[in-house]
Amino acid sequence: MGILEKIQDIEEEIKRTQKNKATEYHLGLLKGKLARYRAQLIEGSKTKSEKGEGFDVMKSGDARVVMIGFPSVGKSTLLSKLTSAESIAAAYEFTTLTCVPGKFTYKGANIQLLDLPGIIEGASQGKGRGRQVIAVARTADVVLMMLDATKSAQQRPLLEAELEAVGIRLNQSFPNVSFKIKKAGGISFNATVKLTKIDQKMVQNILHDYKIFNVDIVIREDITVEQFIDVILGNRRYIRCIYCYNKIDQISLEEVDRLAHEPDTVVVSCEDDLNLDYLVEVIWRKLNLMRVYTKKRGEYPDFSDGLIVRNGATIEHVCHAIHRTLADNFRYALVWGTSTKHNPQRVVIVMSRWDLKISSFYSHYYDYSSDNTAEVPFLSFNSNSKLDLGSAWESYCLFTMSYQPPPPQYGQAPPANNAGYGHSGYQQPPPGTPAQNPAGNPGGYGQQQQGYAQQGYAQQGAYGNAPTSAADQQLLTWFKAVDTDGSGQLSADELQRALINGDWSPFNIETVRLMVNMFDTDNSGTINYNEFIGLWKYIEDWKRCFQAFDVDRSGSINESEMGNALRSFGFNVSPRFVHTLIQKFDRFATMNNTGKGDVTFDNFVQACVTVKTLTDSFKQFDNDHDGWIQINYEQFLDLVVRQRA
Ligand SMILES: Nc1nc2c(ncn2[C@@H]2O[C@H](COP(=O)(O)OP(=O)(O)OP(=O)(O)O)[C@@H](O)[C@H]2O)c(=O)[nH]1
Ligand SMILES: [Mg+2]
Repeated sequence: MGILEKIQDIEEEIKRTQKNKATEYHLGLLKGKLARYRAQLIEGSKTKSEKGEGFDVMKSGDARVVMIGFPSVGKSTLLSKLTSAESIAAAYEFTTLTCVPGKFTYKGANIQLLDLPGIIEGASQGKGRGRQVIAVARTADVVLMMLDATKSAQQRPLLEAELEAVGIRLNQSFPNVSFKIKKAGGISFNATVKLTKIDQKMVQNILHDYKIFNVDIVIREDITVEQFIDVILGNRRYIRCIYCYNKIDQISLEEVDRLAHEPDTVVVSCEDDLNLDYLVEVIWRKLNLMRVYTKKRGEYPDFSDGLIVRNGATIEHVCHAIHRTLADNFRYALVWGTSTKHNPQRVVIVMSRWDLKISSFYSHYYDYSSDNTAEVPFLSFNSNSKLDLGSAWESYCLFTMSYQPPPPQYGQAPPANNAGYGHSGYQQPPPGTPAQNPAGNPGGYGQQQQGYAQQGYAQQGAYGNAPTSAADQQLLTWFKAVDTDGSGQLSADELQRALINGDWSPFNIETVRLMVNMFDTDNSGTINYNEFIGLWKYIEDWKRCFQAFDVDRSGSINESEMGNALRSFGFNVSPRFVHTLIQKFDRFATMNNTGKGDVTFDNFVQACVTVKTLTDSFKQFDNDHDGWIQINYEQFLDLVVRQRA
């Protein structure tokens, strides 16, 4: 007896057998046998070279979508509409006899669309060219099930059954069951949930039939017999499916409305070009792809050129998407904005030390020979970590305070000494606030900073105007990227997610709030675009300032650099105070005593702003400028409490 007959026999027996408590074990066994024969049938087709000409189409692009449907539903018509490929469409059945590939691009992803011959009932058992068609369907990332809206509703369950029969599971996920075959020890069975559809005895029966005697099983989901058999066979394909009803130009509006409300369903008319844009969008969503942007240290990512990877891809996949040798030499990646609690998950990876490889791949060259900072940073991922990205496919990184060679004007060390407090010293504060610096009041902290300090942060002209220059345009793009909820206002949290220190740690939230408070001129608690222009300039100024004082280019400010900075701002403070200040603002020192005695960019800003505002308060009492004041208890409290952001 051939396999086909065996299958038929079992199917008939299942149909004949009444479903009740007494027969359920027998039915379970029959289903197990059926699955095994069907598996043999599919595997057999490979050896018997039944593939047929024209079915071996190279996988190309970022993802593959396969159209499956009965004859004359409009598959070839759709292929011609969405891609530049030509597949003959005609009013008779079985127009298409081979596999015709087409390609379209959407959101930067190249998507391959395959047109196949129509399949008929019994395709899974080899009728028509069914088996070859279905073999191609197994390679799909998404199955586009084409249905004729004018035909009976039976088409869909029939097609589903054909695909089911060859181990394709549509819109399902792998059952939550762990199944480990071992050499000895018998069957160990555990279930973490109440099982209502199978029990231990049934599982054992089926396992014996499959001649599996030693296995560890943990079931974490209330599965059916069929799902359990899927686990044993392990060769099921779990593919997402879109049900696409074509020819809606031929049916009533009510009918269109009803179909359109079914899950995973899109209604279209290829002939009248109805709803095809939406179909493409749904395909993109179902493919669950995402774009990842790479960036070089100290540079902004290029948002026009992303890598397309699957959601859930690992860093290794990303490496492969860049260059096949990259993964071998790979050390770590820096990933922006994953695992943050709020946030649509947004990602940028930075290959840090291995940029060299990426750069040469992109035929740029950057000399990293002097860069020794390849320690494992804050956000590091080993090659197995999942990029758990939720549903987002765009990403950003607004600002990194990473090390770039300082601009030439900062090449020389800051002034060794300066007039101390009480003399001319404190008229030269660090970058000022908008209130203090409305119209170019010179607020610089030494000769080096003249340029920007004189401009202030008010930028009256730019406020409210549409961005004109390329730089303004870029700023607006960033603003929108950071404004994750699209409110037109940045909250401190949103801003924090876009700001990264030189050691790749996120900005501390206090510094971010401090800046938001400074620039929130309308007291809304958030930053609108006009306020953002000022804030951005302020950050850039601090960045330049930071780089000027980071003489050893370590990406952080150590004690002696901090002393130099404060002195050149005109704060004549002792090394002892600088030591205390560094201790207070070195986040590692306070966290778990692992501080190296230096501060990152955000903490540097916070430390300097704190010293400056305290000095300003002190000045109000120090009328004779001798560096001494006399204040009472409450004045002291008042002075300190006012510092809080
Ligand atoms: N009314 C209407 N007819 C359509 C539509 N789309 C396709 N057709 C017609 O349906 C017929 C079959 O179209 P094909 O694209 O050849 O169908 P197919 O699914 O590729 O058919 P096979 O290759 O035989 O499997 C053609 O006569 C098309 O003009 C539509 O949206 N509305
Ligand atoms: Mg066709």
